[in-house]
Amino acid sequence: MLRFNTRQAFTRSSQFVRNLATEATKKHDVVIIGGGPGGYVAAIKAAQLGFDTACIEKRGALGGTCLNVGCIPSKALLNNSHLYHQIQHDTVKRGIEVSDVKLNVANFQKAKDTAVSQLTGGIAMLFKKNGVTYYKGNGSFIDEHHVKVDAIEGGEDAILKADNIIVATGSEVTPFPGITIDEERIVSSTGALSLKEIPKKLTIIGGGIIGLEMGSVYSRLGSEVTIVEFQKAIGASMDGEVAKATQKFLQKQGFKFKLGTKVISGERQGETVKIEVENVDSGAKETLESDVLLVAIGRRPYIGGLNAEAVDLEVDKRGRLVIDSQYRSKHPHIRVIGDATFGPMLAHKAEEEGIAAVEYIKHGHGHVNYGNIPSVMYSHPEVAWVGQTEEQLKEAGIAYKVGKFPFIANSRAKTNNDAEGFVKFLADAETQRVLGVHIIGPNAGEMIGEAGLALEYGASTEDIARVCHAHPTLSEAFKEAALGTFDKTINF
Ligand SMILES: Cc1cc2nc3c(=O)[nH]c(=O)nc-3n(C[C@H](O)[C@H](O)[C@H](O)COP(=O)(O)OP(=O)(O)OC[C@H]3O[C@@H](n4cnc5c(N)ncnc54)[C@H](O)[C@@H]3O)c2cc1C
Ligand SMILES: NC(=O)c1ccc[n+]([C@@H]2O[C@H](COP(=O)([O-])OP(=O)(O)OC[C@H]3O[C@@H](n4cnc5c(N)ncnc54)[C@H](O)[C@@H]3O)[C@@H](O)[C@H]2O)c1
Repeated sequence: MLRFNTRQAFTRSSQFVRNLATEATKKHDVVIIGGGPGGYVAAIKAAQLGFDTACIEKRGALGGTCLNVGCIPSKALLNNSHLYHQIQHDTVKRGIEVSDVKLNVANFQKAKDTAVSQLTGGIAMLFKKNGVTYYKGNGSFIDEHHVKVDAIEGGEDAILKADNIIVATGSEVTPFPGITIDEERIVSSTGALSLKEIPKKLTIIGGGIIGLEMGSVYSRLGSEVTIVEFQKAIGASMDGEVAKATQKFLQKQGFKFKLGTKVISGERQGETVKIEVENVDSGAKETLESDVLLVAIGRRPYIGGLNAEAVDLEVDKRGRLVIDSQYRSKHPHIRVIGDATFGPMLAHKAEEEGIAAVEYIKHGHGHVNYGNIPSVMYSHPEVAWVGQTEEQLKEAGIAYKVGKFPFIANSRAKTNNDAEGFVKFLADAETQRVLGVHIIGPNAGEMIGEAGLALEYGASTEDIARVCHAHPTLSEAFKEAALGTFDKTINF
């Protein structure tokens, strides 16, 4: 826990008086620190609910990690690398012959940058439309009701007085002890999004979502990708069967996996990186050589520059700001949302919390169903899941039934010549209530929305199987998998 001592208190309060003498204090009902998916959505909602709202962002662009160096640029690279790979390897059998296919890395990156700037610019417009005041600078606590803005280019220093404060400062890359990231040869996800050349060999520490998505991008562009993962399975929180199937299709695409392997060191030597690894069971050591090493072992909450000590905000062992079920810190008017606090580090989770936190302020109640937060890995095929895994159900001692349907038996997937994967339902053995849905398949990320609705409304698998799904669509596989939990499937 961070503590605030009396000497610091005196220094800060005298500095505050000096600041007040030079800068007019601006009053707002709600001040939000951080303009990522959590912060910007909270700001728009607060303004829509009639609050005088301000949002402070120090990056120089709105949208946070997600829009600037996360979800959006990675998905632009994933989409366009898939297209490139498809043109090279998948069009001939469809009767489309394309010759002289070339990758222009600079323009490939430019397409990604255009997507990012259009979307971040869009948020600035939404702020204007909804009347949110945007402060460009670092926001730090002076005391429980005052926040200082230290301007960046294009902004102005300010002191803000707020009735309510929402901290949405996000997360940062978890460093690997002893490995120095230079964002050139040894990169974090941020550097991996902007490589100027396609590495011949790319080694990735961490077989989680970032490792597998960025590995997919570069594997399609010609890199030899090796994943070094400490655990014996990839995919972090995926259902075990799905993780294994994911590993298989990635292997087919050329990925190499070193599971149950720990990294001992990683060092740049000129234009190569030497990585020493050790098998966790056998202790056998090996040195890998790579053009680029990506460190992707997770992210940790970020509160640098916030001066959280000034208001004595509690931080847990994993660096997360401690809150109650209404997102309140120990000071009820200071709330925390998104990556900076508990829960999965996902943009849509941060957004939901942004809305709920503001609704708590306005109405005294809000709602996020933490049992119904979807995850999507944007590989090809995509992997998407929501609700509980088989491992979680077994651990909880809940009796369940499995219904599965492969895309190879789905007419649309076959027609599209894109039929890898399956839909898997887990349903309560007695009531057929949907407990979890796990999909590997084309557009799984879109299809998982239907599973979310089913979970939210407490649907049974029979409810789903009795809904008429259009033909020919991939969603028929979803319906059939639901049917498979309590009856025979029709098409397989
Ligand atoms: C490569 C990558 C790909 C990802 N892909 C996905 C995906 O496909 N789907 C998904 O759901 N999630 C994805 N994520 C995770 C997602 O980006 C985060 O979960 C999400 O951005 C969290 O939102 P947030 O608002 O809590 O924080 P952030 O987006 O991190 O935003 C916090 C903002 O606060 C600002 N800030 C911090 N401190 C201060 C301060 N003191 N003053 C002013 N401003 C401050 C920061 O500059 C930052 O812009 C990805 C992440 C990465 C790294
Ligand atoms: N599509 C998406 O929704 C998406 C995409 C990218 C990132 N994200 C989010 O960003 C966050 C960070 O992603 P990430 O992939 O870095 O984290 P992650 O938690 O998904 O995966 C990290 C992986 O690294 C492994 N690992 C940890 N320490 C290791 C070590 N010393 N040696 C070898 N392996 C080690 C872990 O076992 C785990 O498999 C996640 O919370 C994720 O949800 C989401």
